[in-house]
Amino acid sequence: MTADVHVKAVEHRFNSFTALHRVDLQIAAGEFIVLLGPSGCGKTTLLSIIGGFLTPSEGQVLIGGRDMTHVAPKDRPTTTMFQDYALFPHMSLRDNVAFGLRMRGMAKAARNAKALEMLEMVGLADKAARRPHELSGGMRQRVALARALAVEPDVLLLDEPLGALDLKLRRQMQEELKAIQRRVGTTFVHVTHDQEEAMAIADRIVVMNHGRIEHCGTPEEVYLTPKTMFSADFMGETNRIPVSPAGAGVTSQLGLLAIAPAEGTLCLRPESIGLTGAFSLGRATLVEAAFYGSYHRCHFRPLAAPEMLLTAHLPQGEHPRPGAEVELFGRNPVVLAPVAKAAA
Ligand SMILES: Nc1ncnc2c1ncn2[C@@H]1O[C@H](COP(=O)(O)OP(=O)(O)OP(=O)(O)O)[C@@H](O)[C@H]1O
Repeated sequence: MTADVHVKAVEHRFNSFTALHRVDLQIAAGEFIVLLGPSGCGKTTLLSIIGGFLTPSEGQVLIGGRDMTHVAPKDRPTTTMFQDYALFPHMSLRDNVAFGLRMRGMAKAARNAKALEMLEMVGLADKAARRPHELSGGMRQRVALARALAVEPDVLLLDEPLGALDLKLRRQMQEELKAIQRRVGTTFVHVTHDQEEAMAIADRIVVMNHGRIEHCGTPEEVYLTPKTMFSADFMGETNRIPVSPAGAGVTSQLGLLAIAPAEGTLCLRPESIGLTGAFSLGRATLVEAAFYGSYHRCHFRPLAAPEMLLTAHLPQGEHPRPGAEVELFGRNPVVLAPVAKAAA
């Protein structure tokens, strides 16, 4: 079961504070969408409006083409999975998963069979008789997912579902979550403030800031061609090189006029700077290098712009000695206009 979601010009105010400013978002049926942004940017507010826990001050929410703006959560084809899982401690895993089906009046044999099928999907069928407290955090998360999917929602809304897990388990669960979403084909709308998580699981990422969508695109688009400085910075580290129209200052010093002919900021990720690449950044001195396992994090001072430090991630074994002078190269450049405008 799956459906598309259309958020149309949704504005939401809490008293005099505007948490969402005319947000427009179209989510395709079966898509895995991640709402990403810092604390307070409006992710949970948007998710709550899609789930029906909040009614927007203005605008509409369509699910499967039907206007759901004023429809109660229980009457929407959506299920919400919260971070704390909200499992019933006194019930077995099977009864936890079957709970929503019982509420919908499904006969016992049928709902138990469905619960077992769902537990099978998340790899916990052999633990169906256990209670939640006998499980690890990751297992409880899987039970909550099984319970949410048992009622076959068209759209599953997930609010920081992996937030309570340690990093290693979190990475593992991200892969599982994505695999399960592919298998069931349900539309997933997932909230997180972790950009790595967003890139690992999303078909498209919606980057939010102060109640607005800054950029909506595939992980590659949002990471490699951010539309705003906020997106560029939020998705990872960026070297910012100021660009001036007359070619004065740093731009011409580094010989970047062909790359960045307009005024603004040239953004280069640390892994887009190296000893080879698409264009030269001129000669530079390695100031320091630190070992990060799979790469060396190096700070270079360009000879032509000594006030600047460029950060590069060089593969193991490729970094020069501190103090050495090398020619640096760049690739995947992004030039952002001086005043970055919010874009949908
Ligand atoms: N019930 C409320 N009354 C007043 N202001 C609220 C209410 N709920 C949320 N807000 C405000 O609206 C803004 C958006 O909140 P929201 O919870 O959607 O952010 P978020 O991006 O999900 O943040 P977090 O990652 O911290 O959960 C915040 O500034 C928050 O303080």
